[in-house]
Amino acid sequence: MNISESAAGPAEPDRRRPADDGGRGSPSTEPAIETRDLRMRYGSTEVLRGVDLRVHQGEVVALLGPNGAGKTTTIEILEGFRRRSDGRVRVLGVDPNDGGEAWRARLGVVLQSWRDHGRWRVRELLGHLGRFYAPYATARRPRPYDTGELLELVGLTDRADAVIATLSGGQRRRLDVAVGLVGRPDLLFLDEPTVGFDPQARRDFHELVERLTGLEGTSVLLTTHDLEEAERLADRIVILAGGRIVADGTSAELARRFSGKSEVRYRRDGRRYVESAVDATGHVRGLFTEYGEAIEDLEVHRVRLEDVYMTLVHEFESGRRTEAPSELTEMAR
Ligand SMILES: Nc1ncnc2c1ncn2[C@@H]1O[C@H](COP(=O)(O)OP(=O)(O)OP(=O)(O)O)[C@@H](O)[C@H]1O
Repeated sequence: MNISESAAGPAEPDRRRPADDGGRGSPSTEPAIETRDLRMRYGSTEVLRGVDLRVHQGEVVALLGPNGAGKTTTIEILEGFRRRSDGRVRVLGVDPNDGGEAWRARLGVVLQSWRDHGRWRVRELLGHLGRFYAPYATARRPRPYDTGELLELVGLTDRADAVIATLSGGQRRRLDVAVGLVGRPDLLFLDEPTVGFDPQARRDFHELVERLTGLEGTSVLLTTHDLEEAERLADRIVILAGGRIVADGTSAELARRFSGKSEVRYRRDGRRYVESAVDATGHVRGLFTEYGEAIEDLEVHRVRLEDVYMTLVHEFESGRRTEAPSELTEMAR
């Protein structure tokens, strides 16, 4: 079946949601995704070298990493599209190698590109794909989504009767997202969901993801190269490099754990100063105590996710680092 499906979720720091089903059923502590020592070899090349990943129910996790790090491979293994070489994997409580239709019906997938069914009309395609999910409806999760509601949700109501081949790139991507959502998934995989979106479409998509996770309690694993998107959408960020997870936490946690320092810039007596400080507030207080009004143009910069990411990835790619810094890999529990 060539279905692409999607969704996503909110993003404030440290907002680890309780392990429940979004308040519409019996609470459960089972993670949506759990891997232990996941390994994948293509021939003699080991792409994944012991990945331990956990995604809680209702959580949005962004999987970051340089090109070729194994993000798509990981997602394909979790979706059951690819068999792993080794390790333990549970997705919605099931080993993806054994997942049947009922299990698959609970997953939504939005792939990187999806170009089939060009002659179909938008509404027709969603209605057609939705029928697959009907037998798997529950009281808590009516399946499939009502087509009109879904079109509204992704902003395609105006194009409902358009032939798919005539959609713009951004509209096409919205359709990808709708296809990913049509079965009202418990768990949504989004592989670079906003590539090709203009800024408005990107903002709409982020709001959609936040609504979905807020209203439906959908768990989301997304890959992206857009660090701002990861910060905006994800409860937690996981960085894959060198075949392992090298960092795991909220963007604020990663920045704090990685560096723990802020940069304090100011001007005094016509000269510019740049100083780094663990306790930026105390440092600034000290400056004012000592120099008072002579301090001008004061700026405090915290280390950003981008700084952590670029430094880590560069270290792995240049071979200067082969092991993850332990302070960045505490798994969120
Ligand atoms: N079917 C395959 N056979 C052999 N090697 C493969 C296969 N699929 C992927 N690879 C290799 O495995 C590595 C990881 O690829 P993967 O697509 O999972 O990375 P990625 O992190 O998703 O990259 P990108 O950010 O570019 O999408 C790459 O070196 C890739 O060339």
